[in-house]
Amino acid sequence: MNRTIYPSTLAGNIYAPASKSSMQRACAAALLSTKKAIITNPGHSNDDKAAQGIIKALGAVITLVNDETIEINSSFLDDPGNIRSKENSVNCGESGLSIRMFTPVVALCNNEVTINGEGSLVTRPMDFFDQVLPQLGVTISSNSGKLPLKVNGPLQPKDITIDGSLSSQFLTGLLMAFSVAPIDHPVTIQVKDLKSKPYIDLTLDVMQQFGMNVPENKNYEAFIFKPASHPDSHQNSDLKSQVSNLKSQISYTVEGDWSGGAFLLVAGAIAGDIRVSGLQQSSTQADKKILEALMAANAGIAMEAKGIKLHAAPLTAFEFDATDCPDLFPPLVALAANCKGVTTIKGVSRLAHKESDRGLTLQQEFGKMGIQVELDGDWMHVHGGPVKGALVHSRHDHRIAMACATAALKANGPTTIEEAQAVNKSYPDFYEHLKQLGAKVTGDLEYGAALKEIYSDKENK
Ligand SMILES: O=C(O)C1=C[C@@H](OP(=O)(O)O)[C@@H](O)[C@H](O)C1
Ligand SMILES: C=C(OP(=O)(O)O)C(=O)O
Repeated sequence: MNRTIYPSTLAGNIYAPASKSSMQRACAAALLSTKKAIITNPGHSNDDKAAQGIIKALGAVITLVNDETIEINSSFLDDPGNIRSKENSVNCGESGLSIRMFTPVVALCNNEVTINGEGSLVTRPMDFFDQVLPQLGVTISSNSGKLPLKVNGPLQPKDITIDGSLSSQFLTGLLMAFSVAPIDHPVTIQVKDLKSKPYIDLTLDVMQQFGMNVPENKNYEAFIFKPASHPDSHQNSDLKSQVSNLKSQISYTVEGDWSGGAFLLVAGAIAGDIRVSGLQQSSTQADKKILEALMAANAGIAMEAKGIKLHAAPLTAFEFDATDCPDLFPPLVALAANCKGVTTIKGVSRLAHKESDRGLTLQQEFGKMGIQVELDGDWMHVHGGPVKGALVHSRHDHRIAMACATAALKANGPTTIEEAQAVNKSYPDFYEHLKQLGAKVTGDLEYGAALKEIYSDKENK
C-alpha cells in the first residue's frame, strides 16, 4: 500500500492513540492477575493484537464491553503449582515487547510452548533467553538466538545478574514473571548497564496498578523481590481467594501514546496550528521527553489543560540524548529536517535492532528527501532542510513511515511512501489522523501520478 502526503497546513484537535507499551503491559498484568481486569482505551495496533492473542493462548478470556472498554478474565494462575498453557504455541506477531515480556511468562508453564513471530521479529536478537532462562530452571532452544523459541518451565526465580544494555524489554519480562512465581526468600535481579530505564518505570507502574508484587528498585541496578503478602501472590492462596472474592476487579486505563504522539507534536511544530490531547504529563513513558526536544528547537508550544498546543514557528537545530528513549529518533529527525542548522542526537547504537536498523534507514530515506543524515558512532547529525518531496519506502518500519510522512508536510512537493501500512504496528489511524488535521493524504497513488496531479493543479491555477 502506498500513501502520498502533500505539503499541508494543519489545524484542529486530535487525540493521541493508545500506547502499545501501556496496553501490552496491561495484557500481561491482567493475565497474571486472578481478578477481572477492566481495561479502558484498549489499543488496536498490531502489537496490541499480538499481546491479546498471546494471553488468549495462555487461557485469558477477552470480552468487548463497549467501544472503549474490554474485560479480561484469566484463569492462568488458578493453580499455580500446575500452570499449563492452553495452546502449545504462541505468536508474537512483530512485537519485540511481546516476545521479550511474554517469554518469561510462558516459561512459568510446566509444558513445552513454542514462541514464534513474524516480519522483522524473526531477525531480532533473543539470545538473552538462551543465556538466562536455563539459570532459572527453564529448558530453552532457539534458532541460534533467533525465533522460534521453545521453552519448558516452570521458571523458578533465583538471584541472577543480567545485561540490560541491548534492551529493557527482557527485564520487563523477568519482572512480570518473578512477581507471580512462588518465592519463600528475597530474590534479586542484578542488572548491568540498563538502557531505556523509563520503560522499566512503566512496567513497575503497571504492576503496581494491578496489585502485583512490585520489587524494590535499587537505582536500576538491582530489583529485589520479597515474598509477597498481597492477594495475587501464590504465597497464601487461602488469603488470596478470600480477598479476591471481596475485591475481584481491577480497572486500568491505557495511557495515550507519547511515542506515536511525538509525530503529531512534531507535525504541529512544523505545519500547525493544532492541539494534541490525551498525553498525560505525569506518565512514566520514555518518549515524553519529546517535549524537551521541541523546546530546545524553539517550537511554538504551549501546555494547556485540554492538551498541548503547537504552531509552526522558525525552528533551530538542537542537541538531544535519545539513549533512553530510542523510539524518538524518527520524529526527532523529522523535526531536525525542519530546523535551521545541524542537530545532534546521541544514542544511535540503540537503533540497530529495531524493526529496521533505524540509524541507517533514517539516513537512507531522509537522504531521498534531500536531508543529509550523518552517522558518527553513537551520534547522528541531521542537516536542516529544505525538505524535498520524494518517493520513499517505509522499510517495513512503522516509525520510518511516520517520520517521512511528518517531514513531508513541509516538503516542496508530494511524498509517496511505499509499504505505508507499516504504521499498523503501532498507530493504525496515523494517516487518518493527519487527514483529520487537514493534511492531504491520498492512497495507493503512484508517485509519478501524484506529481502529475500537483502539476496539473498548478496549471489549473
Ligand atoms: O518496553 C517497551 O514498551 C519498549 C521498550 C523500548 O525498547 P528497548 O528497551 O529495547 O530500547 C522501545 O524501543 C520499544 O519500542 C518499546
Ligand atoms: C521497537 C519498537 O517496538 P518493539 O521493540 O516492541 O517491537 C517500536 O515500537 O519502535
